[in-house]
Amino acid sequence: MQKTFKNEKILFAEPLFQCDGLAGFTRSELYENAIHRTLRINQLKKEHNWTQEDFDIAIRCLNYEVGFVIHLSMFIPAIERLATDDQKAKWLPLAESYRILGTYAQTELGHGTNLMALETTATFDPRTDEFVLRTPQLSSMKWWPGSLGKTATHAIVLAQLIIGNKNYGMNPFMVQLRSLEDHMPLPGIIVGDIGAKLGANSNDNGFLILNDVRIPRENMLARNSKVTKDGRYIQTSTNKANYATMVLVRLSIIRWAEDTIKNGSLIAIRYSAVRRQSSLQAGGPEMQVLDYQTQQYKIFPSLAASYALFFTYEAMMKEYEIAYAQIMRGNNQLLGQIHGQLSGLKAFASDLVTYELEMCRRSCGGHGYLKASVVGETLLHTLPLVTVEGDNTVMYLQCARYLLKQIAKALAGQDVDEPTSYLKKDILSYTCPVQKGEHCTNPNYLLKIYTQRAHSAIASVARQLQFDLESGKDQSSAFNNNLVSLVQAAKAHCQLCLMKNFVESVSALERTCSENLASVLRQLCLYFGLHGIVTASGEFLESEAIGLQQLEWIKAEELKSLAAIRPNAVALVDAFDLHDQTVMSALGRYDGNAYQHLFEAAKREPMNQTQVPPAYYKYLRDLIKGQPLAKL
Ligand SMILES: CCCCCCCC/C=C\CCCCCCC/C=C/C(=O)SCCNC(=O)CCNC(=O)[C@H](O)C(C)(C)COP(=O)(O)OP(=O)(O)OC[C@H]1O[C@@H](n2cnc3c(N)ncnc32)[C@H](O)[C@@H]1OP(=O)(O)O
Ligand SMILES: Cc1cc2nc3c(=O)[nH]c(=O)nc-3n(C[C@H](O)[C@H](O)[C@H](O)COP(=O)(O)OP(=O)(O)OC[C@H]3O[C@@H](n4cnc5c(N)ncnc54)[C@H](O)[C@@H]3O)c2cc1C
Repeated sequence: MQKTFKNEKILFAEPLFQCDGLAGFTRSELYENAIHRTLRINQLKKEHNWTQEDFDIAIRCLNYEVGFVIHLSMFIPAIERLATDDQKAKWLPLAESYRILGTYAQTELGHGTNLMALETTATFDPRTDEFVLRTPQLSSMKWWPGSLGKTATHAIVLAQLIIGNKNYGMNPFMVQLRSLEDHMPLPGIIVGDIGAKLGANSNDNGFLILNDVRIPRENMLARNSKVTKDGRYIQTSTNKANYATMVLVRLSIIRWAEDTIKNGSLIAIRYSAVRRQSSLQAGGPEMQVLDYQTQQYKIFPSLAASYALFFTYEAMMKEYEIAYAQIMRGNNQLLGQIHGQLSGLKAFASDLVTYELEMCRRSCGGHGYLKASVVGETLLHTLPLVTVEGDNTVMYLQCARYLLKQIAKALAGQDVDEPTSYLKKDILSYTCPVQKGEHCTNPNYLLKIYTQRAHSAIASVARQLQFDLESGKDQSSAFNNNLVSLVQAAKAHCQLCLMKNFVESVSALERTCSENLASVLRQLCLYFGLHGIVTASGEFLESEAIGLQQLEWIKAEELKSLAAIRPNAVALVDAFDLHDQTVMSALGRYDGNAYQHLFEAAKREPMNQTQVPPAYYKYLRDLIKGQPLAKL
């Protein structure tokens, strides 16, 4: 799955990267540890001539529990995408050498989704050839940007550009926040950390108030638009291009989701293989809980999702690279496609893994509630993915907006993008491919069912919107009246994408891998398809892609698939080739000694470093001895 990290031994030989000790760290300790880790990985990269890919894999091996995540995953990419060549020549070397530390400051206390309503302003002052940056009111302050709280010396601030009395919309501005001499905030800058979060507390997400902060005109990142010395606004590309960084991060989030669900399914499956509990025959030996059909039903979806997301990330990375290369040459033809695809898939991937991670946690029984199992921590660390880079509902709606455009083109007989080529088909020409039970064992037949369901969902909401408009509703009311169906259509398209990528990737692999491996992957792909239909059976029935007879066959085949996957389940998670220090879980160690590792973790618990707790002397001793308690 993930390229085996040949440098794993080097990385995990150092205590800094051994994860057992993180439990009990304070926020400041987590924060410092994260910075220390990234800088040490940088040193290892130089010492061992690692590539950038090695660096990225090292970060992933540490589950992104490192510092400078926004600097590396947003600040630098934003300079690469939004700056002119001269600006890149100035800022990139400083950023890449950590001489400046950056953040991407877009979200405000009052607005995160609605970028058009961002309140921060950058007003051009022709007298001094500067922009004056201001967060005019409480709700305007930047709020959430990673590394903003205590680390960033610079921010790419997204602000409404004002020239004279005209607003030219959101544009990017490079703003220095702190002195490079003593790290103190510069005049007009009020900055700090927004406080503890549910997880990811090594990251100093911060707030930023800008009180008439002046920056030179050349600090507006001007690849897509610029302001001349005499105050003229010149747009050289669509202002959507200023959204480019978010598209890249949405792609990265699909891989982040893949990484976390691999951890979760590995822990759940390895633990379920060693955990014995109860027996089916009275007096018989206790069973591996992995042999219970219900346990398989709970955790095999996360196993299948791990592979499905791996194949989808690989496919979308190729799609993104093609689109990005064109966009950077000024050809925005694929911008709408890549935005629509990645908006929806980021939402679908993060929804899928947060749901399946909780199922993995539940499948570990009581021990799933211990931090030492790590599944719960992984879930807390993953939860933000349904919000960052665009709240999932909003992202599905962006995807749906793209799909509506595509189906309109299809119905008008115009060309459509490759990912939506199925919309060219006559919706009435579909016939159910599953005419007998064994057809349910063919992923290609299932793919046709997914295709019809997605096409039907998109066509149905498009018709309803048209009906609402023709019956006199205005555009926004008609839209709001159909948001739930629009989200449903986007999800249907995304689930089709995952299934299509899974089927196509396995058939490509079949040409080169052993038949044994091919049959295991085919089985997992089949299960992924069957399970997806069963969990959304209402939508599949509604689309008439299947009837009740087909659903009955599919449900039966899904349960058969569980038994077929069982013999290979542990091997399929071992194939992730994840180091114990990456998984970090006492329940998911390669050696299977879950109880020993749980007990070792308990012994490391700070409270166990003394036998008698301080509370004994304060409260318990007198209580136990029947002495009257002093006034508390
Ligand atoms: C140390 C480790 C690092 C090492 C690297 C390791 C690899 C990194 C791994 C993982 C990194 C992941 C890091 C995760 C951390 C993330 C931290 C969080 C960051 C953030 O959250 S940044 C802020 C994100 N905010 C948003 O996403 C805002 C969401 N809102 C919007 O995008 C927009 O408001 C909107 C799309 C909802 C609405 O846009 P708008 O107001 O313009 O109105 P519309 O009419 O809908 O759209 C107009 C037009 O624009 C097109 N459009 C919109 N968005 C885009 C886009 N992004 N790209 C292209 N085009 C876009 C839209 O389709 C419309 O076009 P048409 O008019 O239809 O043609
Ligand atoms: C851990 C973390 C790290 C972050 N890091 C950064 C960062 O580095 N830089 C940065 O700029 N931002 C960052 N953010 C902010 C993040 O981008 C926003 O939180 C996100 O875009 C969602 O916007 P919001 O918080 O305003 O939610 P809202 O948009 O207010 O969402 C609230 C509810 O309203 C609904 N809603 C909103 N608009 C619509 C609509 N048009 N149609 C239907 N429903 C709607 C949403 O679905 C949601 O249910 C971070 C956030 C988190 C949690």
